[in-house]
Amino acid sequence: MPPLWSAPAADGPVDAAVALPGSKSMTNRALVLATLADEPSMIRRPLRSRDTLLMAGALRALGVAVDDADGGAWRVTPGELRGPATLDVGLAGTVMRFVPPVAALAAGEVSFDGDPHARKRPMGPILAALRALGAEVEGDALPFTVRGTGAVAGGSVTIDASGSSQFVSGLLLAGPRYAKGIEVRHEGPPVPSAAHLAMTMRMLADAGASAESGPDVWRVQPGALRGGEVDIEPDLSNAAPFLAAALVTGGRVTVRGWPTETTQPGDALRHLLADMGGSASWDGGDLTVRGGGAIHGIDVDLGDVSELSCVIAALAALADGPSRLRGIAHMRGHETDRLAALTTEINGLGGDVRELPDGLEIRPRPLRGGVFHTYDDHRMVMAGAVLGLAVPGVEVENLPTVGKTLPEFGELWTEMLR
Ligand SMILES: O=C(O)C1=C[C@@H](OP(=O)(O)O)[C@@H](O)[C@H](O)C1
Ligand SMILES: C=C(OP(=O)(O)O)C(=O)O
Repeated sequence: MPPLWSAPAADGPVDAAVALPGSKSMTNRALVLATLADEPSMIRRPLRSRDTLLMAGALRALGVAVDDADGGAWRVTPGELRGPATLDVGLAGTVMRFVPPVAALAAGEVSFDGDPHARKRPMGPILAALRALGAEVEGDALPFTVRGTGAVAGGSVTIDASGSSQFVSGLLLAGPRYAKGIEVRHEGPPVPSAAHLAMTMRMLADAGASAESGPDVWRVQPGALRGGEVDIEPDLSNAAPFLAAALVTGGRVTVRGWPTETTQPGDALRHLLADMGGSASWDGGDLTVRGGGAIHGIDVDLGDVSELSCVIAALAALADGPSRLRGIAHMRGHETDRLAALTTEINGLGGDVRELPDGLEIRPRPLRGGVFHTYDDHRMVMAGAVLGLAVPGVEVENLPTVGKTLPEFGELWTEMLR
């Protein structure tokens, strides 16, 4: 295990500008769509992190060329999809949920496995859906095997996607290549992550697919996908800890290249951080958040933007009043059980966090230093770093695990505080 990382305490208001690498969710969707396209693609400014390298590796193993191009771009040249292949999904939800529907289109056997905790992440609904759509799949969780015949009938399928929106996104992304296309209907408690579902629909449409949705139903017609140029936006969920630093220190942080219009959940930071006492201004290119001196508690449903919850929970623990973070029961199936992890680790520093059936209740208390365990979860590292700004002596476990989506986090954080 790497040594503990002493999260730096801020010695005054931060005043910094940060340029963040590309979005994990956009990069991995772009790689999948490029794999299924009729012509080569150039993916500009992709994220290169553990999750996206695992995605590129899995697609290469199925017969696709993903090559480095000028300026850090990825050139994707689709090829005949084929097994046999043995794929490592790591702990990446996007790889474990987006690749099996592609593997079902390959001729040959494709086996999937990942990190120990990946075996605990929910997979049942998407694997059952693939079976219902005509694919042969053995197993209901990692490790599992998809035995492709080179084609999938497709059609209509009903699933409970309350455990992860990625069940829906994974099926939709491969849908254009299924003989009958795909219709996914959801039945059950609400599907989380509306923002990521919108991203799936938008990127499918941008690639030339005919895709439409209604309440709890999504449809993609069969048809060709085009390749070409795809620009990846900066990862706005990874902006969360940096912008949060403005609130914690009463300072000012700018994130470069904030998109005009985006489907990324991180865009919600503008109003979330304003509701917590900051102010956000966008100059048409960069987003700046200023801290107002105090952090306010918040009562909010984060179900549509749950990637932000770990950092929002850290801020809430430093606020001037209590918070309730709701609508995030599905985070128990993320990289770790995040509701349990946040409760244990913030309380371990002297905090008062209580798990609710669908979220967290956080009552701020004076915190003290100590070890902040991170459970192989990049967003727990980010939460620990935010707490450490205000609480001297926070020792964050396993900093490199942040490389799941932001390998340069440590350097960017140090740079921000310089
Ligand atoms: O489709 C995506 O790119 C993602 C969807 C969300 O998954 P859940 O709906 O499982 O939360 C999100 O939390 C994850 O980080 C990325
Ligand atoms: C839940 C997350 O990741 P994954 O794509 O592995 O589900 C996340 O990044 O917060």
